[in-house]
Amino acid sequence: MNTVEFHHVTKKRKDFSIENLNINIPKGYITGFIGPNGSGKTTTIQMMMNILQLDEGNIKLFGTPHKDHTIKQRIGFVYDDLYMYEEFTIKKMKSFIAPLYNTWNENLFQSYLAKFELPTRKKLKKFSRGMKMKCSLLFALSHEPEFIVMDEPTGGLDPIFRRELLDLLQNLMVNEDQTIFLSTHITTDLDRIADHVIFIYQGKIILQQSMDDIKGQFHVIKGKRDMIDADTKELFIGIQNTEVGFSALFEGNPSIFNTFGNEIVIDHATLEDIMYFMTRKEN
Ligand SMILES: Nc1ncnc2c1ncn2[C@@H]1O[C@H](COP(=O)(O)OP(=O)(O)OP(=O)(O)O)[C@@H](O)[C@H]1O
Repeated sequence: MNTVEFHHVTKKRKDFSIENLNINIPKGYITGFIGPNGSGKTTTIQMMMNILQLDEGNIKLFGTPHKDHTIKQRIGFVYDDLYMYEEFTIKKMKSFIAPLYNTWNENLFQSYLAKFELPTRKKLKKFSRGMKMKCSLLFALSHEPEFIVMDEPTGGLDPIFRRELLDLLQNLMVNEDQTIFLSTHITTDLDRIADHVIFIYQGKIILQQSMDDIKGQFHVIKGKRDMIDADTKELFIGIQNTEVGFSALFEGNPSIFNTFGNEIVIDHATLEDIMYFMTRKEN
């Protein structure tokens, strides 16, 4: 079952387009959304959240068209920046936001407030970037949404809170069967917590798989340069040559390299390796 489905979504901008985008965000899992700068992550999230119009196609959330107002109650959206209500304090913001949600949980709000160590009487415009992110999280989580969407949530956070946030997200999954979708450049965060990964590049999805499949299927192969000829080159996705050797991404069963013995090294590919090699130009 999917919490979100994109069907043949198209969005054309002046110098950028997303064409025929089909993605599924499975219910009850953490899905990471990765891609280099300008690949279309924020555009995709804004279309999902009905902030940006689609040109073609359709999006369903909880099986309902994404423009249906009633679904907002069920979503917690964490922006990479808080650009509204900058003159407000947390106290004042709560007086506006809490009544909008039937599921507002005041005890949960108070416990996150204490955990995030945020001041309630300071204007938001005086918050640091990390504090704004925590504030955005505080409001998104306190109405116990079924679906949490985060655009670059860990960007402005110090490493200690980032780790705490990842633990918190993982605990939400254990206890409450929520669905989480987060875009990030910090792929090591996803190596730790994601169940599924969607990789967008130049407006196209180039990978949409479970982490288990990714770990089983992608390897980085390192060896001597003389191993690379026209035939072996075909085996790899992106090759990086160095003075003495090469490293390259391989998709499939790496046992085909067994004949090379200890002349090559085979490692599981990280998400960073996959991003790097899949978007790499020839050298
Ligand atoms: N308001 C806009 N009008 C026109 N083009 C835009 C607008 N916002 C973004 N774009 C373009 O759309 C493309 C995708 O941008 P988007 O912000 O979706 O990428 P992203 O993957 O989120 O990037 P980043 O990782 O840098 O945040 C870029 O080429 C960008 O210049």
